[in-house]
Amino acid sequence: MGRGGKFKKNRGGGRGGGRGAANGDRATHRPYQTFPEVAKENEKFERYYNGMLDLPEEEKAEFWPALRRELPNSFRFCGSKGHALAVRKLLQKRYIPEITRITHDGLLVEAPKEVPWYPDSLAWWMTTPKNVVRKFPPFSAFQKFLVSETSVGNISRQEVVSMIPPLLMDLKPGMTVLDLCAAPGSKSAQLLEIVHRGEEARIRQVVRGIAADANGAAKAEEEQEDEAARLEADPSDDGRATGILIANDADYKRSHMLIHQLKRLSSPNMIVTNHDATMYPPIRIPNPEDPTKPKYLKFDRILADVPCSGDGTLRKNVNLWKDWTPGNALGLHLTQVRILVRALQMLKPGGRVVYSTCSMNPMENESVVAAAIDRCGGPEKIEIIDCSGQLPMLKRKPGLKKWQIMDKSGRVWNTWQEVDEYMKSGGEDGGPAVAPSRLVETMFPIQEGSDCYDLPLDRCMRVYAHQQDTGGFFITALHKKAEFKAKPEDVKKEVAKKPETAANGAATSTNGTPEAVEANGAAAPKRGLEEQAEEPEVKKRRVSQDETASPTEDAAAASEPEFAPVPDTAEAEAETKAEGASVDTPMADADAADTPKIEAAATDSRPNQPEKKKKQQGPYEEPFKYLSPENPVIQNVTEFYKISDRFPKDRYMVRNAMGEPAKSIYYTSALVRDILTLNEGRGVKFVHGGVKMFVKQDSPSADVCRWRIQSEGMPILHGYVGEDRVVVLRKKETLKKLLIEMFPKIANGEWARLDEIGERVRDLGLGCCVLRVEPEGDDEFFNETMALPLWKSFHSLNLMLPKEDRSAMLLRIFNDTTPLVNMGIKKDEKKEEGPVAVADAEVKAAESKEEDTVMGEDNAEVKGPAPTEKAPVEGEAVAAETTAA
Ligand SMILES: C[S@@+](CC[C@H](N)C(=O)[O-])C[C@H]1O[C@@H](n2cnc3c(N)ncnc32)[C@H](O)[C@@H]1O
Repeated sequence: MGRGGKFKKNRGGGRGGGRGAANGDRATHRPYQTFPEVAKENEKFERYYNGMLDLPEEEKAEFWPALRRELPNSFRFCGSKGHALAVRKLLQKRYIPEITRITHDGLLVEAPKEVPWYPDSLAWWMTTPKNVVRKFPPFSAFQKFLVSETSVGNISRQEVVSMIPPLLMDLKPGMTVLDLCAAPGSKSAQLLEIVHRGEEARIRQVVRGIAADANGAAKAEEEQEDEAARLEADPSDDGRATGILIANDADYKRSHMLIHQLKRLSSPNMIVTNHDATMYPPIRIPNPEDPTKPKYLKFDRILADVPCSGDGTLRKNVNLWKDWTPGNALGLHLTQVRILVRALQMLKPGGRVVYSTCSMNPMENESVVAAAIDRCGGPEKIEIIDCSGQLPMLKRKPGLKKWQIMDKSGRVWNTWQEVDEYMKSGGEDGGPAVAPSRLVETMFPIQEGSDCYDLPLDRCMRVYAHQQDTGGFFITALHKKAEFKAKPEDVKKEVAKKPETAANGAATSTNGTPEAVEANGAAAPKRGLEEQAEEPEVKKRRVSQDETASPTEDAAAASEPEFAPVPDTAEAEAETKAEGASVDTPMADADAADTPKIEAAATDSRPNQPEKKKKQQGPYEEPFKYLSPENPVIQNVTEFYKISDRFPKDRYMVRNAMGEPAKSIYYTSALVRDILTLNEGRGVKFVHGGVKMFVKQDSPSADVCRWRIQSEGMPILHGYVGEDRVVVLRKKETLKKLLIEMFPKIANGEWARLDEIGERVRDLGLGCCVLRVEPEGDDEFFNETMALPLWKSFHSLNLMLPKEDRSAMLLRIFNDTTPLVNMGIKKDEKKEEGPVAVADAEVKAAESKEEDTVMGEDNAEVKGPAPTEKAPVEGEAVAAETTAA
């Protein structure tokens, strides 16, 4: 997209859907418009959609200009609701008043607005283009805020339509949820937030109860409006969330993007896997009724946000104007059906699958839904949910009940019979007909006579660009009424051919259209439709990029090669051999529906499947080994931090084959533990699980616990830590000092500089403790309680936070960009360390988080002391974490 058009005047089109006028915008606002280098036209695309989308003429006149306009900037406040609301308040109170004063060429800039249908006003958008916000100096404070909060995971730059699917899942705390095609992870993040909804309040209630029991005081109940915040919403684990999210992606590299995005939410209830969703393996879980019989996880909710041609993202990916061909979607249909069928198989009866794409093409949307329902037993078993009552403010269109299919050559077909007859009748010049490449029957509307003929496909949701100035999107929610046995895939639709056509390869190759030659290879004999349908369904597949990716992710995704996962039959076979089919086949009644091994044979009709086990994609993953509560390290941390008995001791885990704590100790929920343990060696590719809770470092004396609490584990653990290891901070200025100063001195009376916490710190034993921030007063930007790890050495103190967190907190609470200062080095060496340039040990620790998962984290060397607090100066060891590299 061109930068040159920074502030050029809008040349027509207006803002689609009348959003501006409806919201009472001032007429003085300039609708920004940048000017593309790519011509925003494509004959086939325009012909196909003009002919098919059921839009009245006046809407068509809005639809096309909207697709050619630049997309508004949008973002979502994320994390726990309380925290997200606190960060939102900053936007409203600090930045919007500034933005509304910005003018350019005498015109006022349009301030961000809330997305009307997003709950709790946590999603926002603005029409000012990203490059203007980035470059125009009056936006610089707002831009810093966006960058800083995005870097610490409080803001997700997500396209608004991409926020819809998780909101239609009706997900509740305690549920099991699977996101089958999850990278880069913005929808998974939304799901994970719901898995944890209300948890903070529930735990607070339980922890207060524990304290009240200890003091003999009365238990105070918090009033809770949000049902999820009441203990009854998820009571079985003392208020801790018991639900689980499994986020999966078939692409190894992208599964690591996913980890990066989701790790920021510090959830012990999440696992990341790396599988082809069409063959997602059954996940074993405990079977309390009969522990000798295997039991497999069925999900309450599944999101299938499948790979698609992505033509709804034209406004962002302008190259699609030149790259769009009907072939983009043709190659995806079968994979999309397979993913949706697999999702429905793994769902509990009564559960819900949400299927979504950022494509407008019915062959990726309604036809996929209909084909999957047909394969899964029809409307008796699967119902399309009427979501018209949900998100009432969201403008949408009903799903199509009739559509056409455009083949690679641009020819449009109404029914499968038309294709069939064409093949029977021969080519237009009287010669043999050339089969339209890759067309399969399930792409077309289901014909009369089938149970699925009259499915209420109008219950599917289509969102178009002009309706509320967004990208295009398709969403459908499906309800599983009962178990079913899926029909095998039937892609071998025989098309009657003239005998000479089928046999006479040489003749057809000379008579083929250019498109047919391209499809089949110039020298190769032409093949019938049957064979073409059987060829690997997508050799080259566009992975639709999610509009939510961060700039780096955008870049990575944009440069990525086309992606074509191969159903991993061999893997399933290997697993069968390893475990014995009889053992591993889920419950008798769950039959083929639950077993990708069987399913693989049924669906994968492609020739030349490799016999040998496919080489595992991606590097070796370290195993997940749980520690016994009797492990001396677990006993040591429990004793040192006086961790309450109410905090479970049987969920600590390390990532090395020895199963011994070497560098880091992770914590997971009970269900995550059971899954990681029971599925070890079964070929399930787990690539991430657990929150880093303790990190080993050198300690100043033998009495001091060498395991400090890691910042991401702090929110989970702090409520259970004994008061001996807690320092309470109430004053804003004290926190500011601790954020700006790294390693402030406390020896020789210097503790007194630390104001209200000085004496407490002086008397505190060495090692790690919890800094509990309980703001006093009514400062609107300093009112959130938090818990941060603090390390006390002989001579100094240090907040153990990554640099981004320190800087983001300084900006958020104090609107301050003061560079950090390292107080731990000699006076004449002391220098200011810009918030972005600090290379201290805890920063490295934070950065090493990424490498840990990839490298096998416990193999990393542990060295001390940390490079920044120079040992000769301080004579004490601190923050000894080194990078895993
Ligand atoms: C539309 S993107 C998903 C966006 C994601 N849900 C989000 O909100 O951030 C589709 C994803 O599916 C993945 N994918 C493609 N084929 C797949 C398959 N057969 N199984 C699982 N994932 C697949 C791609 O790697 C890509 O990350």
